[in-house]
Amino acid sequence: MWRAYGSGEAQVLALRDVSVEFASGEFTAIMGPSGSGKSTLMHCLAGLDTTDRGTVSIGDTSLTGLGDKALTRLRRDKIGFIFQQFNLLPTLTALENITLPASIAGSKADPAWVSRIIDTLDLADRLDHKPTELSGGQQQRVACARALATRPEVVFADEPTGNLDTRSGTEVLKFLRTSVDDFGQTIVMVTHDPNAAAHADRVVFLADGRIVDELTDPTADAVIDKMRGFEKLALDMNADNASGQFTGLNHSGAA
Ligand SMILES: Nc1ncnc2c1ncn2[C@@H]1O[C@H](COP(=O)(O)OP(=O)(O)OP(=O)(O)O)[C@@H](O)[C@H]1O
Repeated sequence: MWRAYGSGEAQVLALRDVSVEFASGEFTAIMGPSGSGKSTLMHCLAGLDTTDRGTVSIGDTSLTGLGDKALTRLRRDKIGFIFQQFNLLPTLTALENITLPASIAGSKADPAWVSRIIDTLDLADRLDHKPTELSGGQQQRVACARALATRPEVVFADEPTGNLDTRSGTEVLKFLRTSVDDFGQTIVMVTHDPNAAAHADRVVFLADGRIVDELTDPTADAVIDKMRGFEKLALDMNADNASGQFTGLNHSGAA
């Protein structure tokens, strides 16, 4: 798939010929230097943004060419989201936040399933609390429960531990791991954190809008090694671009 922002000289190619699959029941992390296209890729995969060229499918369902209404329905029925900022509704209790997507969809979340998730996340004694009465870690656990409550085909997590201390972050990552191992959930997570990526089954690395590498069964050290290589590559490319521009200026100056 391809995705560009802007046009002419200011055009940024955020995704260049990216082709990637995420296996069902697997936990994949997407990593890459800042500006490498991680958020763009996730937004295109989740139907929050559209590609310029190429197709996106979830299972047998193609997202490409769907109108806004159909995309909204598809996101509601097939996708769970976990955001860095939790994005809970402040006026609702934890339990109402968890069951909201199902009630918007006009169905009731399966009570046995919801209570199993709530128990796994150790939220049973927090269900009547509003988000402001919960710690950051508790709020993100509520957001995890909300994402899983409708049994989505895939959960997209955008920096889910970015706002949490190490301990709360680890709890969230362990839950994501459990949801893959015990519930067969499919998860795609964007992260900057090699320790977070090490909880995944697979890490896909983006640099400059392209998929440049991947690791299976990653360790944090192996992820750090790969990232160092891409950051050095990005620095070298910037240095090349800068010297190219300089030459260009000299030319126009001479003309
Ligand atoms: N709405 C937009 N308009 C113009 N350019 C954009 C827009 N969104 C992203 N870009 C550009 O596209 C490229 C990829 O951005 P993207 O946010 O996907 O990267 P990222 O890897 O998620 O970065 P970060 O780790 O800093 O969040 C960047 O060069 C960015 O400046």
